[in-house]
Amino acid sequence: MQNNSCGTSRIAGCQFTLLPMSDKFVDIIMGALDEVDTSNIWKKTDDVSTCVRGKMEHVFDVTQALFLHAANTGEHVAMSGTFSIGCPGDTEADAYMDGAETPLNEATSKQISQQAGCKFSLYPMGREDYMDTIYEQIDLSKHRNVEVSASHYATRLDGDVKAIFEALHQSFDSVQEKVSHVTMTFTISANSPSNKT
Ligand SMILES: Cc1ncc(C[n+]2csc(CCO)c2C)c(N)n1
Repeated sequence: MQNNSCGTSRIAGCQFTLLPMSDKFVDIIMGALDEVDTSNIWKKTDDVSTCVRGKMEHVFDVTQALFLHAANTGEHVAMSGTFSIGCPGDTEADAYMDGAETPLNEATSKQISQQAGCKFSLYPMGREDYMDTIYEQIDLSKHRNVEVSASHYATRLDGDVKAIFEALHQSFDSVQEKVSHVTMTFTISANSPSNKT
């Protein structure tokens, strides 16, 4: 079996798209990508999405900060993406696996208070007992300062953006401790003019 470990931590990543429902979408996307400190992760942006790769805590810190910056414009903004860890072959960004654990955007993100709704789905790969792992995480997310509700093919989390990302991070982290290859999809939306139903 291939060894996907780099030192003590494994490379994680997230491929995501920011979707500002605004004619200022270019400024909102590029402004967020400019303002957020991405110096401790590998990053590539194209016409469809942005991919960040590196230590798990930095991947979550940067993804959360980008959404917060975009939503802080007051516009209706959504973000959709996939987190992944243990993907066979994902060993390229070794340079980004060294260095400090402290997330670089924590202080700035702390200053932004923003409510949002999110739907997420966990995919523990290659495991017959995958449903047990998923149900365990749904139960745990009920203790994480977010409102949790069932949704088809996903679990819905409502609350402060930082509490939502913390719940996503904790779910993903505890599954990857037991399962080598894990992916997690999510869509988060803030400032929507629609009512939650
Ligand atoms: C996070 C993120 N990265 C890339 C895109 C793709 N994209 C769509 S419009 C635009 C700005 C002008 O080119 C870019 C980069 C996205 N939506 N969100």
